[in-house]
Amino acid sequence: MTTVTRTTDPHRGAPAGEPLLFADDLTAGYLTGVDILRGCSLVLHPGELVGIIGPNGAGKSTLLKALFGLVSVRSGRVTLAGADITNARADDLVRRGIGYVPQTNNVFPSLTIEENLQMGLYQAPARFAARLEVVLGLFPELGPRRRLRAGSLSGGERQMVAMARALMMEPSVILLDEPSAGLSPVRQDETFLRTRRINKAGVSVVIVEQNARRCLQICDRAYVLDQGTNAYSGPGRQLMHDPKVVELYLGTLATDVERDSPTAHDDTADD
Ligand SMILES: Nc1ncnc2c1ncn2[C@@H]1O[C@H](COP(=O)(O)OP(=O)(O)OP(=O)(O)O)[C@@H](O)[C@H]1O
Repeated sequence: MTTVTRTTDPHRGAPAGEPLLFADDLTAGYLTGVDILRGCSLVLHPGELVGIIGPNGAGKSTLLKALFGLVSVRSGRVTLAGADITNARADDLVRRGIGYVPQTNNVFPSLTIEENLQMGLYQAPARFAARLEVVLGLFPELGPRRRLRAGSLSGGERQMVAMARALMMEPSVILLDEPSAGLSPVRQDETFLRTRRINKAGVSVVIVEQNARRCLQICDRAYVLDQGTNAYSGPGRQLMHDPKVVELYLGTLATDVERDSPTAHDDTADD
């Protein structure tokens, strides 16, 4: 078994060079005097798929919101390609190339799929036709259904629309908050495969997941958060087999992966 040393070094196992996105030692929270993130760091390099896992309440979604300016960063810094974007407004971040897909309420239910996708490109409507073609290439299931109202779709389909909308602006980075939440196992698998497909299309991805097992299978590297701080980090498959990580955060899941999943060691299993 590979042993992963407990570390707070966010660069551990990361490629060389300047990160695309860098969250450096963030403190952040919702209520005055209550810090949810307590010195939390993350790096995302171009082309990477990076996962964030950890127990309930660890601050995973809060970290994503801090990256997207939705929760106020009290100390520390977020940079995108070296430029400081700490506490920048969401519309500015979208313009700079960051897409964010919240866990819930992530579509306009009264609008059609196509109108939802238009909303994703409201800052650059002239590019709609070209981007629609690209995005429907990634989500071919949506094409024939584009005139349906998003509110009439299943949870998995709505998740697809939410991802597609975030991709309309051609982001370099997409932040996904628990995209598999509430979906059946089959739909969850589809969501993970779709995430890989988006990443392979050239979009760098940060994904927060409750389904730690599947997340570690698909990501290049992952961060285990605990109580608002970095507990472990490293390549996904190393973390999956680290005895400490298994004991503290994955329970018996790592052995379940070995037993249950024929794709556990197949990097190309999604396409
Ligand atoms: N809008 C909010 N206002 C105040 N506290 C919040 C808010 N959202 C989250 N919290 C608190 O922040 C802490 C971390 O929540 P967060 O959702 O980031 O955790 P998580 O790791 O994503 O957990 P889960 O996997 O259960 O979603 C929790 O104690 C939660 O109660």
